[in-house]
Amino acid sequence: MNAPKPASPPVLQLEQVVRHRAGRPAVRDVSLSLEAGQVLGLLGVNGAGKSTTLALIAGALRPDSGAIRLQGQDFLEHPERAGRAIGWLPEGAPLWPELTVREHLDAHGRLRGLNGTDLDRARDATLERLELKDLGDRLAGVLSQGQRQRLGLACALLHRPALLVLDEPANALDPVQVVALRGLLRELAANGTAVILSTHQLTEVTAVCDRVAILHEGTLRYDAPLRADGHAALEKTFFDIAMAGRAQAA
Ligand SMILES: Nc1ncnc2c1ncn2[C@@H]1O[C@H](COP(=O)(O)OP(=O)(O)OP(=O)(O)O)[C@@H](O)[C@H]1O
Repeated sequence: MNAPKPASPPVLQLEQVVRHRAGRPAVRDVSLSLEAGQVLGLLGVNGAGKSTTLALIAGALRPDSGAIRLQGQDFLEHPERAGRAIGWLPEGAPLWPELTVREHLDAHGRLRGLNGTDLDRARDATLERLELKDLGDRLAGVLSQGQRQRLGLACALLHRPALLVLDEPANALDPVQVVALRGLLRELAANGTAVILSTHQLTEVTAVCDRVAILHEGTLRYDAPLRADGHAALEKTFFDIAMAGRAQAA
């Protein structure tokens, strides 16, 4: 008789994560977990702690307390593994203006352990998938905002990470590219990639996410599957949380 296979750990687990910024709590006691193939939309008003949470997950900031596990391992102790398993698109898609599009992908690939024909294949497939092939030799410094955003996305997903961490991925994209991005995220999720995306666009969440988390004043106020009644229900939940905070402050 075959022994039952041990269940794999979640792709991402946050346990009671706390992080202060400028002496104030930006993220307080946040716990959540994400399985392979799930797409989680992270919502919250300005300053709620979304970007800080994503930077903690991506390993760019260290938590003051609590644990962050990637595929079951605390990645503070495994920074090289975290880099290979995570793709991160930070807010505003920071790029090197003096490098071309192709050079960006090569640099990101090498930093994540790709080289030789593996890197060539990954780079060419990503240029094609993100419709950047014709821009391969162009300097990042002269790209349009939407092209910059697409290059940032390409750098994040080039090495096929298990977890994709995206801060406002649809920023500056035209409506055609927004639809293409939705298709890309659904395709990645269907192939087992876990995705966490922060956005102010509730329509993006209802279009691509299967779960929603809402942060408010650094705490996680809501974490649930997207309901069948979609947009209207999400809008009500979001405003209830945002306005309750304002009523208390008034
Ligand atoms: N570099 C920083 N130094 C000091 N405080 C910061 C820094 N970045 C963010 N904060 C503070 O941390 C808190 C959370 O900010 P964060 O950027 O994570 O929120 P957010 O939900 O991403 O906001 P937005 O929707 O406006 O991008 C805010 O109070 C913010 O002022």
